[in-house]
Amino acid sequence: MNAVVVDARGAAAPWLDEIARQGELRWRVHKFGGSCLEDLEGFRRVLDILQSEAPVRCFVVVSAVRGVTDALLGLFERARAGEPDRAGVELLISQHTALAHALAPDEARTLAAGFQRDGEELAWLLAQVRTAPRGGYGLVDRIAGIGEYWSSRLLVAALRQRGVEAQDVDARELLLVEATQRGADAIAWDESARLVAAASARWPEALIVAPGFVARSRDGGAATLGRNGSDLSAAAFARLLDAESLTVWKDVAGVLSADPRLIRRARTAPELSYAEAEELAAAGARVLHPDTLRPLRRANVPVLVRSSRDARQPGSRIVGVPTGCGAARAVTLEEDTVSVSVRGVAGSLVLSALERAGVQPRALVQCNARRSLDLVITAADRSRAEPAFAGSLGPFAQVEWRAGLALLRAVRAGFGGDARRMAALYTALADLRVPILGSFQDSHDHGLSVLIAGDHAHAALNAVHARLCHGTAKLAVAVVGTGLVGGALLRQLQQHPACGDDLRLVAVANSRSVLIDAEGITPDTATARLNWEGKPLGVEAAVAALQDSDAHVKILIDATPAESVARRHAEWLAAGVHVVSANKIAQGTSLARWREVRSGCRAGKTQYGDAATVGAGLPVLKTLRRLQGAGDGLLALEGVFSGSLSFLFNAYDGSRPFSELLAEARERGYTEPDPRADLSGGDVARKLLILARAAGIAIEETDVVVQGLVPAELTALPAEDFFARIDEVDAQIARQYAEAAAQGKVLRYIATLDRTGKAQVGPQAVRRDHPCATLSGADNLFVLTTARYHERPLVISGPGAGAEVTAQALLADALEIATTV
Ligand SMILES: Nc1ncnc2c1ncn2[C@@H]1O[C@H](COP(=O)(O)OP(=O)(O)O)[C@@H](O)[C@H]1O
Ligand SMILES: N[C@@H](CC(=O)OP(=O)(O)O)C(=O)O
Repeated sequence: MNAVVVDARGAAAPWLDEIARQGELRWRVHKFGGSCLEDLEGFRRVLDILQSEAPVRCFVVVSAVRGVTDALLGLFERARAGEPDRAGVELLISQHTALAHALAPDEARTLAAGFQRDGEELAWLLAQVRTAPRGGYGLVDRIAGIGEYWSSRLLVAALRQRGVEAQDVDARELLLVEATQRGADAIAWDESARLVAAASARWPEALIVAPGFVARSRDGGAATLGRNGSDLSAAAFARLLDAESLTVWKDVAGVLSADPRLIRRARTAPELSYAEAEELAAAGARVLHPDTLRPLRRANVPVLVRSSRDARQPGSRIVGVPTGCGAARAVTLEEDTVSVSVRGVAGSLVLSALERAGVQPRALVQCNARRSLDLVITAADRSRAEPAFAGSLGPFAQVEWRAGLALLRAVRAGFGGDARRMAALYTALADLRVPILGSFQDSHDHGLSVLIAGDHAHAALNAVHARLCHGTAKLAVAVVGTGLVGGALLRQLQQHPACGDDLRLVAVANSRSVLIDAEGITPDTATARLNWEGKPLGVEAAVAALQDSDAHVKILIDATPAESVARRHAEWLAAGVHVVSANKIAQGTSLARWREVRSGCRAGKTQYGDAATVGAGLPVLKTLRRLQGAGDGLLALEGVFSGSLSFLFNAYDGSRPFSELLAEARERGYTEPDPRADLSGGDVARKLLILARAAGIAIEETDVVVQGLVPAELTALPAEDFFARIDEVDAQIARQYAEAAAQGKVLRYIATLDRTGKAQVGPQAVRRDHPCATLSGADNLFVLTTARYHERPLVISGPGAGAEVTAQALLADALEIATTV
């Protein structure tokens, strides 16, 4: 089959036909940079990758071993300064010779002899530097490119050692450049294409290895493609070979959402457009040479950026039109920049002065009508820009400099036209109180830069990255209720390692307002933001935010005691939102409601996390269900199910009024917001109902005999009126306590259930050695007698109240749901 080949520029391209004729298989070009070839292990990883690529037609471009180009340029500089460094040359020779012995013992001697010969030539070249015209600038390319030749020879020998047919080619015989031009514009495409086609035809079966970075200038002299130019070499070869793909192998998992040296949790962008990747490279993200993509873009050669350290990862794919979620692809930071504002002269005058001085603005905004231009340049360029302005702007120009700045850029196509994303960027900075000193949209709208003070730069990058660069979260969470338990939950969420990445808080609500942020709310800031940004939308808005989220699992966490929230649980469950609840109303009131929750779960294929409703997360419900599941039936259940009542009766000895202890229990977060829910026995009754139903004993609310501690005439009073008459409670407890003490007993608030459904809760006088009498603090006790735990019951005991333990039960339930669905 002969492919129809169209030149990227639309013109007839006979050299592409020639390549197509060479067979059906298209070339795959791979580039390994110094970051992959850092040492012996690095070479071995590269060899493994290439071996697994065979038999696909493979053209490999390599850089110098890490640090070698820097070392060569250092030798050049020292030679220019009249300090020849023979030892430096020897060091490079021995470094490469050692690699040759380890990688290709059969060819090591030949390789070593070659390095020695080149080393002599290098020493000779260095000796020419001082006397060469223009300080030896013609020589620098010959010197700087030596590392690439050496690593390509090493790689070919090592491949052959492993039995792979490999052939090195000299890139200076293939890649021609125009000395007057730079980057991709310098490449003489047609001439280079003919040379490449001939070379690839010559070794149809071999894996070809070429040194990157080096080229030949049209006038015959040695040339290089600029620092980190091997990426460009590889792009040029991929274009010239009409390759199927170019894979650029790095020491990172792909194009990351930020420089990993600054953001530890940077994540791989699965897909980017050519333009976005170009914008990133131009903004200083070192991952790709800025000119790499231009030759490939119009030819539509996909570029893969992958890690040689973990070749199982797919890495990043750079294509024409990426798909994927709405996060920004990446954020970059250019530090050590200065801003300059020029007023009163035409912008074109300023820009041509800069061009003459060889200074490229990093960002600019021009207003022709006001004859003003604001731009950002690197601090290093200021020393050239300042005299250039002085010499050419005339007496009316007002030039204002500001130093010590940083340019923070968010990259994504259409960013500047997306108010929601821009607002997210500005809010992240506002939350940190970082003033924005300037804002610059790139002319093709692939990014937005903001200028900030340099000392805020890293914190700002972190915050903006956290807000803008997350992909699809696995788990979206809405927290309803920001009281004691909700507040503790937010703190625990903040500390959880998945927070912000796999776990995203998309809504927070309390009884007054709702805060929604699809990009994710930082839990630390949630309550403050809820207070000043929240809207009185009702809890439905939080559910809608969950439903709108692209997360795989959506969970609403109810940390309220509210009937109005519990009423909706079943409906949300049926609509596909999992519910995790500390709220006992949905399962602990009428049986009909409990059944609705069950059918909601079935209809929506969702789960209901209720560990926090009984024993503040002690593994009681879970144990009951496990026993049930294994065919063990509950015969009887007894215990202290209320943390607050446990605390009150454990502490009460008649010396202090009961109400004083009640105030302390409230302060410790043990009681329900209205303590009558505890004192009335209603809360314990709900727990008993939840437990009974979980054990398959379908009893109604009315089946539980409840004896409360609140005199009947106080139950319906408003809270303040109740507290005003609290001494009536004190008197009643003192009386009951005295009666028990007279029999040598103590008072405890105890719940009991038997298998026939007989259920009661209330104060009981028990002997001092009764298990319920030996509890301390706010501990709960659950004594389960079952068919199999018959002789001796199963006992579960531990703290049964408190915001921290209740919150952790909520979080643990949510995480468990996220891992099981
Ligand atoms: N957004 C980013 N994504 C990935 N890597 C980045 C990014 N920004 C900076 N880098 C840095 O770029 C390095 C890879 O580039 P470089 O060392 O020049 O590779 P090579 O030598 O293979 O050409 C990574 O180690 C990483 O530290
Ligand atoms: N070795 C050259 C060319 C290059 O591209 O290297 P790397 O692929 O390691 O960035 C340099 O250091 O500039």
